[in-house]
Amino acid sequence: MNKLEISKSSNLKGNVRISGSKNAVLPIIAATILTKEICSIQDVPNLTDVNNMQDILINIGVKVNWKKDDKILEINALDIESTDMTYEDLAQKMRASILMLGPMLTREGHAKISLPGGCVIGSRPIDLHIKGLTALGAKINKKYGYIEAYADKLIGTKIYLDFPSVGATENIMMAAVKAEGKTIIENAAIEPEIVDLANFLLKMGANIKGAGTDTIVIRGVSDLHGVKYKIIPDRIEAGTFMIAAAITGGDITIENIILDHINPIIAKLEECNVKIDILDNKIRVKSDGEIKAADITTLPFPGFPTDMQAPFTALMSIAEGTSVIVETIFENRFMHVDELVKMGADAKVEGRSCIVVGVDKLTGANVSASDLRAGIALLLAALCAEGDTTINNISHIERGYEEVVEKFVAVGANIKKC
Ligand SMILES: CC(=O)N[C@H]1[C@@H](OP(=O)(O)OP(=O)(O)OC[C@H]2O[C@@H](n3ccc(=O)[nH]c3=O)[C@H](O)[C@@H]2O)O[C@H](CO)[C@@H](O)[C@@H]1O
Ligand SMILES: C=C(OP(=O)(O)O)C(=O)O
Repeated sequence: MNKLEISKSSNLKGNVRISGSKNAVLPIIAATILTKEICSIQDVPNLTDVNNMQDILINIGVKVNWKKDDKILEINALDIESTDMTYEDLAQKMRASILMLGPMLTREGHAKISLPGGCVIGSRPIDLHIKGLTALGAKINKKYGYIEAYADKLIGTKIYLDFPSVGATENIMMAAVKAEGKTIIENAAIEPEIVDLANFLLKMGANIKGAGTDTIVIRGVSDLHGVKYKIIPDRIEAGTFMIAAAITGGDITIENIILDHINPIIAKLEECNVKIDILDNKIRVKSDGEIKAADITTLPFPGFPTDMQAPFTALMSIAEGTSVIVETIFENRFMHVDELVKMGADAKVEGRSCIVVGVDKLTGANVSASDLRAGIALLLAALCAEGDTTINNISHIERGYEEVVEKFVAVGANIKKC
């Protein structure tokens, strides 16, 4: 059961509720080990990445109770039995495993973790994580495919990030919350998931100012306590359903969104002739199927998100005109393009750019998901392609989309897992 079969599905219609954000929940799960008290996280999406993160916690002796029907994850990190997180299979499956490093170092003064995997979209070094934690006083060795970090004591300092890395900002924040004195992160990432992590830590009793700006100031506190916290909605899943409406000439109302988080996607889709009505905490996305080509350049927030680049490329493949897609965040994030070409797209990658000449129609083919967003881009393309498409390796998609088949079926897609 690692394939999807999809046949042409015009005019998707109906309502879809967006799940809690994958990229927000993963660092927050890591942060729960900063307290010995129980944390209850709400609106937790049922994803393989969350499952893998749960397994990491269970392996180190943390008690986890995931009430999937209620979307609640209760974590009790009263006891940590091991600081060794070198299970290659888990770390290889997801990038976010590296986010255990900062909190484990804070909690136990030692952490050993396999080098992280995740989507194959570039080399994805972790030098900025290491630089930040080292500046706080950790001694870090990288060998035999794992990282080992020690710190008798973490001491606040000023850390300038050469690039506003989301993961490095999160790891440093989680290491600084109980460090002695003041930590300043300059050129910090400002993504909504950073703000969500900061809000979670603030509720636990941390002292953090400036999250959501490029300078975050953290004053170490001696103790953090258990909290109940609700995860923000997944802005990338929301963007995906916006494109589903656009690419099928459909009319989908997308519920549970935070408008500020999806503004860059709204602005771009409006440029492409997609009609968007903004309601309270929902939007209605309509298209008559006449999509105009537009260029995008992926950038850190509030620029166009790199995680929406592949889905947007799928949309551009049936747009009227030519679009230039520039990927500035990850150097190898065009693996979906060859697969879209198999489906009849006219697209060519040149370095960090992809030139897409819109075609009248795509045709179904046997294709393969190389990573999470490449996979969902193929799903979107398959919805508007003539005939039938089979997508292989859909475990990538399941890392980041909750109940993907059920949600698409609910708005009228002809899609099944097999
Ligand atoms: C689990 C999670 O939240 N994943 C998201 C997170 O990934 P992730 O946190 O891995 O992304 P980063 O923001 O760290 O990476 C951005 C860029 O910085 C580079 N870099 C990063 C760290 C480092 O130490 N050195 C370095 O050079 C990366 O190779 C990449 O080119 O943000 C990305 C950018 O919005 C998203 O695409 C991912 O969906
Ligand atoms: C790249 C992504 O995930 P990860 O960082 O977990 O590989 C993504 O969500 O698109």
